[in-house]
Amino acid sequence: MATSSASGAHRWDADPILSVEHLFMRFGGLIAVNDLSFKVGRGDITALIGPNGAGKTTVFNCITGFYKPSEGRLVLGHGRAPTPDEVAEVTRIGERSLVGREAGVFLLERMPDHRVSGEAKVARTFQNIRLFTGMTVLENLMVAQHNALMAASGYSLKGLFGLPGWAGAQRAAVEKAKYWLDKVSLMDRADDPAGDLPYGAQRRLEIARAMCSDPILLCLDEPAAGLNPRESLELNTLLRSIRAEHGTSILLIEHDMSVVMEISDHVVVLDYGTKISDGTPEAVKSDPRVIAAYLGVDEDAVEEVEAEIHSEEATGASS
Ligand SMILES: Nc1ncnc2c1ncn2[C@@H]1O[C@H](COP(=O)(O)OP(=O)(O)OP(=O)(O)O)[C@@H](O)[C@H]1O
Repeated sequence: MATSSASGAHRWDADPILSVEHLFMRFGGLIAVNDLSFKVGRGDITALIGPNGAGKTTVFNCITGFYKPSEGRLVLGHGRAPTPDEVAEVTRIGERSLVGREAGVFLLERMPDHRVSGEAKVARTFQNIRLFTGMTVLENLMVAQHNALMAASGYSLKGLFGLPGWAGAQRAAVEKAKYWLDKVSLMDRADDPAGDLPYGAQRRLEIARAMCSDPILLCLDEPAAGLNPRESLELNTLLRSIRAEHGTSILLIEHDMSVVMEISDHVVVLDYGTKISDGTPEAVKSDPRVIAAYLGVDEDAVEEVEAEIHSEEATGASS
């Protein structure tokens, strides 16, 4: 999928669904995220990568409301990217969000996790799978739609009496669950306990569960962890189809470079809580800072490689 607009700008700059602005997260004396800014393009697959302990999961926890950032702003835009004036207005009036007919602005750093998922429509999966293992596969997908069903019940006893609005909502929830079971090839396991599924299937079920809440931004924490090469390829296909068929923007943390390089439009690289690279997969792959961070090379070596690249570029340009 093309990631540049006609003007040549990257989509993540031209139409960000999420802007991370000067994010800091401190745990006592430890700075896990250090003045981090980046954008997630609407409709893009964006990868957040970096060595172990770089701060990736902490960033996810801030975006999804599990942590309240020490400092910084997390602006999510429904419909289109919010203008600076709109963001300033929500900030000024001290609200979490401002939703109009065409667009909505959400300041995620002000929102607890249930509002980030329910109102801002950001869903996530976890590094360590968190399914309800004793419930069936189908039940896991029904629980994910609890909010919609509660709303249809009018938060009353309508459900118990089988009144039409609630019955219709329940039918729709079952249909949606079946749709996602089919998408992740788990229809034949619908009535099995989720804990009985093989590991790769549990990962797919987690993604299906997240999609049942109709997110506009899907955050996946190491979706390919523990998958074999065939399952990794299937994951790539699934994520591409989620983006193509549902327009869902995807932000993923991933160590599996075959997944990152194959499906990402945009890659952001963290090291020690700081952004060291940000660009297309091709640009990031050849960035000496990224190579150094992954290989554990020191700053001097990075500068040497950078100097070498620049001199090669200069020679190429003059010849
Ligand atoms: N709740 C917490 N309390 C204290 N320190 C924390 C907490 N959460 C994370 N950290 C620390 O913050 C740093 C970043 O951790 P984080 O889990 O975000 O890294 P990561 O890039 O996701 O690593 P990995 O790839 O290994 O999952 C680490 O030094 C970690 O020990």
